[in-house]
Amino acid sequence: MTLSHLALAQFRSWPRLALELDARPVAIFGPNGAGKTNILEALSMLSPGRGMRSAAPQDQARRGPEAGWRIRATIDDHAVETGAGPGEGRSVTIDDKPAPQVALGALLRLIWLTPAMDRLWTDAPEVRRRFLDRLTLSFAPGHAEEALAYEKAMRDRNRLLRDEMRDDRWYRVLEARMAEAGAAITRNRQEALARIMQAQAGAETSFPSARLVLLAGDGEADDADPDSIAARLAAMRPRDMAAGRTLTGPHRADLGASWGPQDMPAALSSTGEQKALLLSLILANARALAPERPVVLLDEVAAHLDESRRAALYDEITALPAQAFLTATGRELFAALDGRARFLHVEREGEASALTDEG
Ligand SMILES: Nc1ncnc2c1ncn2[C@@H]1O[C@H](COP(=O)(O)OP(=O)(O)OP(=O)(O)O)[C@@H](O)[C@H]1O
Repeated sequence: MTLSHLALAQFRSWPRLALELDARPVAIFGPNGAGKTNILEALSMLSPGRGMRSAAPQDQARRGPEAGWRIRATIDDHAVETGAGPGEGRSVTIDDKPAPQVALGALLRLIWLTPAMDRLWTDAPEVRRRFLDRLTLSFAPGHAEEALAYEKAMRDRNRLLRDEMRDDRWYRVLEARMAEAGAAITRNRQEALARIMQAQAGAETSFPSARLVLLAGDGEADDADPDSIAARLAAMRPRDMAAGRTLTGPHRADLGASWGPQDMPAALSSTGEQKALLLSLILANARALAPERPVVLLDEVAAHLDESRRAALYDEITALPAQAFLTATGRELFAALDGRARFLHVEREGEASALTDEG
């Protein structure tokens, strides 16, 4: 998969931007608020969902009289377009035909690391679950569809629970749907974690390797067998009815990580170690996806690393069969990438971002 062209119109601080891309890492630098992260966010919209800022489409439109935004990209020989008009949800076209958002997952494998993820290991399980599903989606583009199917069946079952319905048939239909989608979700997640750990083990890297585990979040073993999931859901009906919602299942799962000879839990590690661990996962994810040439977005990663770690990161980035985009406030943070990357200088001109391509 190759992303060869990116164009933005009225996206956040960018009235317009057009970039022809090649295989080199892209190093984007400029002062705070210049619009660097907005470029990465635009790239993240080339995948299903709300992108790396989890933003509502209306907030992504450039403030001003023209309220709609648009992103165009060429991925291999496909023309991809996505955007939202005023008051509208996001739409996607692929080769000028309307397409569901989930179709983007199969066209381009995207992974990202943002400063908001610095607290990932100490944040709520929900935040880690979203991260886990992002990783999983990069390996299994169908994961988004399974998640939607699961959520829909669960919403319907929750309605039955709240209405205190005792009609067995409806429960059985919905629980069978949840069990099937839920088993697929768990399998996809387990496989993604296994592939990432495998990629960590096989690599020469200066970043720590993490032991990753999928946790059920409710003390129960994580289950990938539809029959036993359906049986558990049936047995849980009285408890779920009292709570008014489904209490167990993959929608409550969590991601555990530990590392080093003492098997140190990520949440107990230092800030720098937590960042290095995350970076290690993202790099392993990218290596595991090598045949697909993923796009890797690293927002403000350089600033948090000491010089030797930064040099190691750049060596790994340039060796990856991936298209990488990095941001930093100063060009000096990219000094070790001289001659190995393309440099884009972003500045603010009044209310709009502007770019100088330094080659
Ligand atoms: N919808 C919008 N319309 C216009 N401008 C916007 C919109 N949303 C955000 N911005 C502006 O974009 C700027 C932030 O851009 P971005 O996050 O890309 O900055 P950055 O260069 O990454 O900065 P930093 O180094 O501080 O992270 C802010 O000035 C913000 O006001």
